[in-house]
Amino acid sequence: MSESNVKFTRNEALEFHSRGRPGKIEIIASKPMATQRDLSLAYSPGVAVPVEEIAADPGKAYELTAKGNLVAVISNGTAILGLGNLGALASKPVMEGKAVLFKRFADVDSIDLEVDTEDAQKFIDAVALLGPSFGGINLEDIAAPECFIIEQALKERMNIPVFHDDQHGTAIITAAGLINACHLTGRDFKDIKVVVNGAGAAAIACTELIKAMGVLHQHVIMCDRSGPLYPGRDNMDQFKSAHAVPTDARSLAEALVGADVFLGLSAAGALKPEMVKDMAPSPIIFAMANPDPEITPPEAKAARPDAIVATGRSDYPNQVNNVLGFPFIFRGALDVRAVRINEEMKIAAANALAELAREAVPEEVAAAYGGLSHHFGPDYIIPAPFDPRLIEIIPAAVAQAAMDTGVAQMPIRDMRIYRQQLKARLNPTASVLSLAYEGARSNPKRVLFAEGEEENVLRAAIAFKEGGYGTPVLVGRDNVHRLLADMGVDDPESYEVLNSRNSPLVGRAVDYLYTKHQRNGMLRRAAERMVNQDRNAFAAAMLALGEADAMITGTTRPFSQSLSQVRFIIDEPGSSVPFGVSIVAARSKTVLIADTSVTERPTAEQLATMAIRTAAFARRMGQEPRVAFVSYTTFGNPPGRHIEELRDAVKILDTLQTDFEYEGEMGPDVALNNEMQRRYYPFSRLTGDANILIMPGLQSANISSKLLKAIGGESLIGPFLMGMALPVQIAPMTATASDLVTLAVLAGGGADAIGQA
Ligand SMILES: NC(=O)C1=CN([C@@H]2O[C@H](COP(=O)(O)OP(=O)(O)OC[C@H]3O[C@@H](n4cnc5c(N)ncnc54)[C@H](OP(=O)(O)O)[C@@H]3O)[C@@H](O)[C@H]2O)C=CC1
Ligand SMILES: CC(=O)C(=O)O
Ligand SMILES: [Mg+2]
Repeated sequence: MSESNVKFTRNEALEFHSRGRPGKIEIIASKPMATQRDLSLAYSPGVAVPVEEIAADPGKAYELTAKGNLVAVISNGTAILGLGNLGALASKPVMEGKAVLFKRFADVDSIDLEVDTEDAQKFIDAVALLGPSFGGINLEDIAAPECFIIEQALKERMNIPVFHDDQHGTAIITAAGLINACHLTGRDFKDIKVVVNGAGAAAIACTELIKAMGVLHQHVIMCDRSGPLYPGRDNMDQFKSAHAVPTDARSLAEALVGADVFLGLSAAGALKPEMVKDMAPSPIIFAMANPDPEITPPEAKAARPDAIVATGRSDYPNQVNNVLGFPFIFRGALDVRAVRINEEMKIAAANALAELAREAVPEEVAAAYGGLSHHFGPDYIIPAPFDPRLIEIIPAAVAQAAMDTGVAQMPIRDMRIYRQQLKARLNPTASVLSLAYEGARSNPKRVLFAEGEEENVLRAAIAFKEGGYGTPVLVGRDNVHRLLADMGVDDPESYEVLNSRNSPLVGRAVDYLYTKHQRNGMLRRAAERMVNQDRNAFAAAMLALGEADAMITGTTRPFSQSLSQVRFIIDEPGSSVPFGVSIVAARSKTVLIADTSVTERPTAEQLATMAIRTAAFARRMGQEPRVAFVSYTTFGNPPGRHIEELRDAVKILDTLQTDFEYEGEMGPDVALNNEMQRRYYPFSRLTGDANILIMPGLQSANISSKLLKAIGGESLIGPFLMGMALPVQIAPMTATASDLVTLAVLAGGGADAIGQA
């Protein structure tokens, strides 16, 4: 891997893929399978009914099976990224990766299929016969020229969209980036001189699309390993010859003299700085080979500071990568049941992407990517993959183009409603975490890991540092560097360790603590002992003294104990009482629950404050907050105790100018079901299902969130603390290293990104 701001070792990549269930994909049932009746319906005899229906009317497969939302990612491994022909089996990690990106970005269900043949005809037959299973076919990493033959044959034989991602996905994103790079440099497609390096699947498709969009055939010189393609050259197949143009250039270097644009779809390191120097003013350089580009942005910029540079990677500005395309293009195509993905749909996607980059970036995305530019300009010519607007904009543009060109079998009636439905498909939890992680990377902070001798904590600190999320400061004894070395860290000394026995900062920590508590009966000796012996105290004092930006602890003692130790050090008179928020991400909805960790029985004022802060957080996550104060009673029925605080909290909010909906008290069944509210409680002010549940007490909040995780299998994030006097997160004692990294991210730079600080 080349030098960039996301670092990981080979071992980490292997560990990521092997931990838990090997690989990146699993299949879960979308229907209950609990009772005999469920089985009778799902399988024999009930399953016979849909079988007969589909036999009589094949279109019913879209209503009665997963077909309509299922895309196969299919490869034979002949061009795995830029790694070459490594075979079908070796391509599986990439194909699993594409399948999960389909799900993550566009809620398309996807399965990888690796077909073990380089014989185009066998491959075609194998895939064509699988047509009934899927709503679409995404061909991936199949080398040219076979990929052209395979795609064409499958398009003819299958009645579902067949899309070779490396060709058309790449072409769409490249075209979008090029539109914007030309816009910025005052160029017109019809005038630009382009050199394309690579003459394979991606290169030929990109060239064809930009020519269809106005770039002149004679202005494009395409090169393969043997240099420029020109009429009469040896060693050209029909696909290459179609792009041969008369030229005197006999090398990539010669072709690039005076060129406006370099499109690299070839191999790592193919473009040399001296070649870039000969390009036209403000050259446009898209070095898109993966995983390592034809030239790195620092090298390109060093040679030509006036260049606009893009790569296929996420760790440099301007990621021109088909991940921005295939999930959203298939989403749109599947939603209108398009019979194919045509040129108009591709051009609509390219234009929509280009336009999106020119619009103001939403606050949450800008904050998350704070270190990278997010104003339309040379370092931001294309949206970032985590931009939550993509799911709304790109599929809608694709679906509209499909309808306009008559390939949509099931047109969308109301585009406005469709766009809302698209937005709701994104898992807000995944979004908020990606934003927090991106935010930490672009705004890395110094985070104290108070329990720096624990293996789990060290693993988390290593991942935190290697991930570029900030600088871990480990609180521990002299053995910390040795422990790091034992864990295989090459440069343990590069980790900062604070030892409360010999750190020069101890004196300041003692002064701080003694000054703070001397009038509350604390002796200097007691302050010294506390700083020396209690890591939470020492770390929290370091935080209070500004030696770090944030702190994480919690794995070695009970939550309440860690919390009171930290608060003893950092709270000031009048500091608010913090509270814990847990995010429960279910398949159909995501709900925030508070207070899951601090106050056993919050007052009405505390409940109202929790509602306000959690609502602001939800909004930052992209959700319109709807708060329900939850109880075992709904509007007084049945009558009982402990509802006064909830009612008073509602009254407090009534007196404030809040900008979110709230209501209570009500049971969770009513809170999460607006239909029921409208039917039985028409006076309720919530206009949709609640997504924030403020609970009457710690016990109900904590128990219900854990129950959901343990029995319901929902994913539970947190609890994380809001409202601490300084940025501190306290992990549960059961936290894994990866939980700790998330909490460290949420304590540090990630907190700003998601408005949780
Ligand atoms: N950023 C993105 O979204 C995407 C990037 N890519 C990248 O594009 C590259 C090509 O992929 P793909 O088209 O699928 O693969 P193919 O196997 O179909 O094509 C590879 C092409 O690259 C050419 N090539 C390889 N090395 C060099 C070199 N040093 N100089 C000039 N040409 C060279 C080959 O030349 P020859 O014909 O002479 O063998 C061939 O024409 C890969 O690095 C891949 O990662 C691909 C898809 C998407
Ligand atoms: C991104 C991609 O599909 C490739 O490099 O092959
Ligand atoms: Mg690919």
